[in-house]
Amino acid sequence: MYELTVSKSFSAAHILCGYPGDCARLHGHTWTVQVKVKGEELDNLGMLVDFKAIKKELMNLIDQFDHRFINDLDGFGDGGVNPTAENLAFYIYRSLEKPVEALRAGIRMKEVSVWESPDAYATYWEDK
Ligand SMILES: Nc1nc2c(c(=O)[nH]1)N=C([C@H](O)[C@H](O)COP(=O)(O)OP(=O)(O)OP(=O)(O)O)CN2
Ligand SMILES: [Zn+2]
Repeated sequence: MYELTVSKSFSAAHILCGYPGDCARLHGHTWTVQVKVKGEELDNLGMLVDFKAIKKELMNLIDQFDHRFINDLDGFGDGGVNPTAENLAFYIYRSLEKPVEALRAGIRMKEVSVWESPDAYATYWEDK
C-alpha cells in the first residue's frame, strides 16, 4: 500500500459562534490543509497518482476560502456549521473524495487534516 500527502495553505477569517472566549471574536488564520490518499498499484511512471493532479483539485476547492470570511460561505456560519478545523476537514474530505478518486482507478481518500496554527490541527477520515 502507498500513501501520498499534499498540503496547501490559505488565509481566511472566522468567528466561532457560541465559543466561550476570544475565538468568538473576528480573527484570522493562515490555514493549512493536508490531504492523504492511498492505493496499491503504481502506474508505468512509478506514481500512485501525480502530486500535481491532487494539488490541482485541492487548490480548486480551497480557492473559495482564500481571503474570505468563512462564516459567510455556504454551509458555514448562520444556518450552517461553525467553521472549526474539524468541520473544515470534514467538508474538504467530502468535497474532494469523488474528484480525487476519479483521478485513477484504485485511489482512495485517506484523510484530511486542517491546521489553524502550527501547533493545533484536526483530522477527518473514514474507514475504507
Ligand atoms: N477543537 C477545536 N478547538 C478550537 C478550534 C477548533 O477549530 N477546533 N478553534 C479555535 C479558534 O479558532 C482559535 O483561533 C484557534 O485556537 P489555537 O489553535 O489555540 O490558536 P491560538 O492562536 O489561540 O493559540 P494559543 O496557543 O491558544 O495562544 C479554538 N479551539
Ligand atoms: Zn480561529
